[in-house]
Amino acid sequence: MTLRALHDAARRTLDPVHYDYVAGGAAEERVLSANERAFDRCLLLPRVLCGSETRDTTACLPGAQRAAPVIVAPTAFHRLMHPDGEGATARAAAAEGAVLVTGTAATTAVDAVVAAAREAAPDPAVWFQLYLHPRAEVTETLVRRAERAGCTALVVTVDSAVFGRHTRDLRHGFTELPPGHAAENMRDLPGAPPGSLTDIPMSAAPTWRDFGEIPRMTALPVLVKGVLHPADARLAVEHGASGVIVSNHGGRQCDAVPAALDCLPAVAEAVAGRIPVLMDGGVRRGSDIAVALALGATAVGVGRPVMWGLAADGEAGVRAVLATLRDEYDHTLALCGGRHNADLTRDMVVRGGETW
Ligand SMILES: Cc1cc2nc3c(=O)[nH]c(=O)nc-3n(C[C@H](O)[C@H](O)[C@H](O)COP(=O)(O)O)c2cc1C
Ligand SMILES: CC(C)CC(=O)C(=O)O
Repeated sequence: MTLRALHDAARRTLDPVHYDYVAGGAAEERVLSANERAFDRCLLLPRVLCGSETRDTTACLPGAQRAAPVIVAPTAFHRLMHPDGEGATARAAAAEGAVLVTGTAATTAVDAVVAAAREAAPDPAVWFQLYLHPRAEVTETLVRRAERAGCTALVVTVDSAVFGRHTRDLRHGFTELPPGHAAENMRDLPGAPPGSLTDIPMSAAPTWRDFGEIPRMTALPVLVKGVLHPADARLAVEHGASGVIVSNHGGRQCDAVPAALDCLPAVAEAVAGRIPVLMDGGVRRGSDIAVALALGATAVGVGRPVMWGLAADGEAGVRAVLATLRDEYDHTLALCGGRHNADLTRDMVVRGGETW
């Protein structure tokens, strides 16, 4: 099934309130649509007579040496999509060799997520996403939990000092998870009730100093997610980040920022190869992956497409999404005369209408 067919199937299957929770963005959803439009505007200028019969599309990422170039971005509450929840996503990602970023707002505890991934592959890469908690000792408890579970990296999301205003959720009055669902990693921690949608506790005034504590407290690599400004990318390197994820949270936080793709080149330039740069937001086809890699990303994340695959067909649906994207990307790389991801370079991306 194509990604579009999986999306349509998910829309038919899901409670419309849950569909809108995933599909929606903040405010007027300007950024939500800008993320996809930014890819639509980008075209590839292939090189010819330089390809190879076989290609290596693996990416070297923190805690995942030979990973698929597409990773599963952290998204909350997978059990809203399918009763198998994060377990199904984890098995699918591991089977496809893709990093899964599970997170604080998962409806399955992190140790069970890693155990599920290990059912599908001997050495899966599961990263754990967290927010800086108002109480540093709670942040540390989550870090230790992820370490014990066997996660291979941490992702600290820094674009959420306040919770985004999701127009569709506000319209539906969707504030509580259905009975039986909870943010399992928060269950025995102080703070919000784990069944509340918007009350995953996050520090309202986190600083780079607070971020810098995390790489100091753990041997795991720590990536920072939600960077758009190149100056912040430099600060991330200075404060011990092992990777930067260029992201506007899928258009769910500030509705006046640029498309994530449009922020990527300046961030990649600022980081200058010192640590990997990833991006997410609006990736919907293999050629989008090629564009992002050409503009400086080591890998891309996908959020909503994975949720649609999960809703449409559980583990098999997520596998279909990841396999389709990887196969389309490999095909595009071949058509662009590339053998490795690094063969895609910035001069090979042009904006529609600007080449003649
Ligand atoms: C339903 C949903 C839940 C999300 N939950 C989280 C989260 O808990 N933590 C986080 O850092 N990002 C979260 N995100 C943002 C994603 O990690 C990612 O940045 C975004 O979905 C990428 O855009 P895409 O959906 O266009 O691929 C969420 C996104 C969606 C759609
Ligand atoms: C529970 C939230 C923290 C999940 C989130 O980041 C989102 O819905 O965008």
